[in-house]
This record gives sequence, structure tokens and C-alpha cells, in this order.
Amino acid sequence: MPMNSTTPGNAIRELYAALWHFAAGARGQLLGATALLGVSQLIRLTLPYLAGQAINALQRNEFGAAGRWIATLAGVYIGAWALHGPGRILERNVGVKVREALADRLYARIAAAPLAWHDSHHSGELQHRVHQASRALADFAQNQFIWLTNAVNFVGPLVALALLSRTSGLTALAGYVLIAIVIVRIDRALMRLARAENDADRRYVAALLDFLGNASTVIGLRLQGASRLLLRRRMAAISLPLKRTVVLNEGKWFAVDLMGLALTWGLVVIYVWQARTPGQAVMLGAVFMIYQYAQQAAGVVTSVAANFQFFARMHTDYGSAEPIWQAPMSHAEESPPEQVPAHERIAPDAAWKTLEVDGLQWNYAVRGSAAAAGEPARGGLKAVALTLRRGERIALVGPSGGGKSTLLRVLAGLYAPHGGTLAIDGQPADWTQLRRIATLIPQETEVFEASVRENLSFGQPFADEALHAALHASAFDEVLVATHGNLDTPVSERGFNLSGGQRQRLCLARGVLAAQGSSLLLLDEPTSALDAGTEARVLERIASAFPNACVIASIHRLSLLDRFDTVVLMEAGRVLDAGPRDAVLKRQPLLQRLAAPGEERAAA
Ligand SMILES: Nc1ncnc2c1ncn2[C@@H]1O[C@H](COP(=O)(O)OP(=O)(O)OP(=O)(O)O)[C@@H](O)[C@H]1O
Repeated sequence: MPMNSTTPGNAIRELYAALWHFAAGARGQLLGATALLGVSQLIRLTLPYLAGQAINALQRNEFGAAGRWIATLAGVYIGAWALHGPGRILERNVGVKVREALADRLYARIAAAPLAWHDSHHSGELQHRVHQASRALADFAQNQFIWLTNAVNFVGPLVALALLSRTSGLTALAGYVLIAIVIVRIDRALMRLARAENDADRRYVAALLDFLGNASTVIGLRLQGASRLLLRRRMAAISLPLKRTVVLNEGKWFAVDLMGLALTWGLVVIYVWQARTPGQAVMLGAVFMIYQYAQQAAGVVTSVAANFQFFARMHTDYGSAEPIWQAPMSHAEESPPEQVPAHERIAPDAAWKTLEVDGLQWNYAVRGSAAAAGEPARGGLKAVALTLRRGERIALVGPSGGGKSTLLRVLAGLYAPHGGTLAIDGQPADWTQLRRIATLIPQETEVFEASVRENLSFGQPFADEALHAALHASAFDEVLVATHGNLDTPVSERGFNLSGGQRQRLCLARGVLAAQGSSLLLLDEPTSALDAGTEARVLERIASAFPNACVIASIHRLSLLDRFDTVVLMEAGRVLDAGPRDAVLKRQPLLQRLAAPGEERAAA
């Protein structure tokens, strides 16, 4: 539901279109709520009239008639509430439904976006956008009664006043138009400030998330003061538009209050002026009615001023999701959650024998000041050629920054290459096919605050045997035995209650489980935090868990090379050489240097 509004009319249309779209499944409730609230508001319009009649009857000493007017008034009041209450309950249900639907759709869009898109979007900012947009639409959905009240209260008093006196009706109409112009003008400026405030707010949230999520780095490196200063600067950036908003807002309220007051008294004075007959008293009930309707009119002015601002804010906040809607589309994200497979489908036991990559090119997007200065992209892959065979064990080695992780991401189908060809068993193939056969177990050890079981399965129903097999492959079973833990042992946020190596083994187990059925297994420094003995054991176990797959592991500990059939040496985004370990070692001084005692870790 992208937005492109520049006028209040468009903004209103966009929000209602979004509300209708995301209320699918609750549209009956939405219509029901609108009907109940609308009727309730309409019958409330008669209250000043009924009160006026009761007062007039009292003034004329007609107590029986006065009693009947008062009883009708009480009945109408209670009847209005009897409609309003259920209407509000329905509309709040719609609000919840809309929030669920929008949050789900936005997350689906984010999760389906290519990895390269994620590289340029901070997770904290995206989190803020999802939260802000879904909350804004839910607020809009569950506050429909305000707009209905305003609409009815706008038209109602106008009609009533026009019936009582045409001049009063026209004066009220002219007053409304003038006030609406002032409000819309000021609110446009307020919305520009709100957008600036939202942007600054997201920058703050992103930094806060970075610091809180990396508390051990912040505290360990004594960066508390520095991080606090940075947060204060980002908070100050929020205050800047906020301060301007406050001043503008006060100006707006002064204008609105003044105009509302003038309208109320103006209407009463005009009526009394017109209705006066020398020597005769003006009927109190009629003045009361005029005053009530005039006050309602003034009330609408205040309410419209407040709620238009609220509305415009919701529209701006809903618009926060714009960059997410701009993310490249995928089919999975359009499907309802229950129809989306928990894991992207792998083609188990795909029949390929060889994969040939030729002339592979990939460039990272140039961003920020480098882009402004017209600098070319650094990193990436240049004319990579590689042949992968089923059942082969390949070690990917080379100095840091050489392009190993990038190549693994392309082979996993996570980056769509900018050039080059792929052939499967000699037949030209599309790079997207890799997604169905390959699984990349990433370098990052991302542990979630959940049990061991949930960290592995993400709540999907895996048999315990499958979980235990994955834990065995990564040697995390040894950790559970040593700590008397089991599948239901809780793990703290980011795995703070685990050592670095234990975290890595837990993540590796998750990867092994997710990779079931893959015929191309890609491991990005899977064992870098393990001791040499455990590392060798884990690599051995993983290889035997995927006997028919081609396994490629990027490694820095070159003493492990004799466990692989093939060594691929990379530097500066190119494949320098590939072949059996001894042959490459003989040909490549770079590999000799990297493999020299004392050099292994330096290369990492
Ligand atoms: N998301 C990214 N955006 C921009 N440039 C990137 C990104 N990821 C990597 N690079 C750049 O691409 C080059 C290759 O990085 P890559 O991570 O593939 O190297 P690597 O061989 O895996 O290194 P290491 O052994 O240190 O993990 C580096 O110059 C790096 O700065």
C-alpha cells in the first residue's frame, strides 16, 4: 500500500484504502461499527432540541409536557450509548485485526527482500518503521468514531442552525471554511516537521539498538561515555523539529480557540439580534438551543483541529513503511502466513552432478560519501570461474576481505550476480535455481532468547531425533551433556550464557537442521571459534551428515586442508587457483605464506 499523497484529500483516500485493504476478514465488523457509531451520533443531534423544548415547556408552566420531553431526552441519550458502546467494541477489534495484518505483511516484505537490500537498511530503523506504521493504521481504525462524530457534528449543527435562522447557518458555514483553511495550512507545516522528527527518531532507535545489543563491546571497551554522547546527539536531532512543532502548535491552538470563541458568541448574538422583538422576552429555550448548537460547532472546530493533526500524524507514521513497500517483491510475501512454508523449499536430492560458474561478477553498491564522491565500488567478485561436483569437499581460503563470504552468498542464491553464467550438468541455468539446492550457514552467530529447541527449530515441529542429530553434527550435544542441559534449556539474549565457541556450535546445529535435503552446503567460517580438535571433529561430522552434497567451507586454519578434496584460493574478489591441496600449495606462494606456521590466524 504505497503512498504518494501531497494533499489532505489524497491522504484521507490513502488511509481509508489501507484500512479497507488490511481489514480483510473483519470488513463486516468495520461496516457494522460505522453504522452503529453513525446512527448513535445522528440521534444525539436531537439532544439540544429536546432540552430546548423541555426548557420552553417549563417556562410556559407546562410541567407534564416538560416531563415528557425530559423522558424522551433520557431515552435518546441511553439509546445513543446503547449503539455507541457496541460500535466502539467492534471498531477496536478491527484495529487489532488491521495491526496484525499490516505488521505481518510488512515483516513478510522485509523477510522476502534480497540480502543486498538488507545490506543497506538498518534493522533498528526497519523495526521502528514496522512498529510505527502498524500502530498508526490500528489507531486510525479504532478511532473512526472521532471522524464520524466530527462529520455528524459538522453537518448537524449547520442544518439545525440554518433551520433556526438562515443567517446563523451561513455564518457558521463561513466560519468553518475559514477555520479549516487555517488548520490545513498549519498542519501541512506540522507534518513536514513530523517527518523530520520520525527520521531523527529512527536514527536514535538504530543507535540505541546497536549499543544495547552489543553491551559487552560497549562496556568491555569502555565506550559507555562515547555511546552516551552519540545517543545524546541523536536525541538532540529529534528535539530540533520537535521544538519548532511546539511553537507552531501553540500558534495554531491560539488561532483555533479564538476563532471558535468568536463563532460561538457571534452565532448567539446574531440570533438574539434577529429574534428580538421590542418589549418581548426572547424564549430561553431557543437561545439555549442556539448556544448549544453554536457550542457544538465550536467544539467541532477544536476537535477537527486536534484530530486533523492526529490524523495527519497517523498518515505520516503510516507512511514510514514506504521504504519497506519499495523493497523488491516476492510471491511468498503475498501469501497468507499459514500457506507460507516455514522453510523455503529445498529440492531434496536434486539430480545434478556438476555446477559450472563462469565469469561471475558482483559489485557491492556504493553508498554514502563514497557514492557522492563518485568513487567506484570496492569488494565484490571479478570474473570468478569455478566447477563444483557432487560429493566434493572444497576448502575456500584466502586473505581476509578476499571475497569468500561474498562468493558463498552468490552460490547460495542470496545475491543475484551482475554478470556471468551458471551451467548445471552442462545446461545453462538461472542463478535463482541455486536457492532450491543450496544452503548457506552464515558466519554470524545469531542466538535468540529462547530454548535450545526453539533456537534450532523456530517453533516448527521437528522430531527430537532430528534435533539431536543436528546437535551431534555441530558437537553442541557435548555442551548439553557438560552443562546438564537438554533441548528445553533456555538460552539468553544473544547467547550471553554461552561461550563464543558454544554459540557457534548452536548456530551450526540450526544450520545443519535447516540444510536437510540440500545438495550444496556452504559453510562460512563455521568453526572459527572452536579449538583445533573440536573443529576437525565438527567438520568430519557435518561432511558425513551430507554424504551426497557438495560441501564448501571457508576456513582460515589451513592445517585442516588435508580434510578437503579441493582448495579454492581467493584474493581481491578473484579465484587465483583451484585444485588438490598439494598442487595449489606448490603453485601459489600466497597459499604457502598463509599456511606458514604463525600465519594462519593472522590471515583471519
Ligand atoms: N555488505 C557489504 N557491502 C559492501 N561491501 C561489502 C559488503 N560485504 C563485504 N564487502 C566488501 O567485499 C569485500 C569481500 O568481503 P568478504 O566478506 O566477501 O571477504 P572474506 O574473504 O569473506 O573476508 P573474511 O575472511 O575477513 O571473512 C571486502 O572488501 C568487503 O569490504
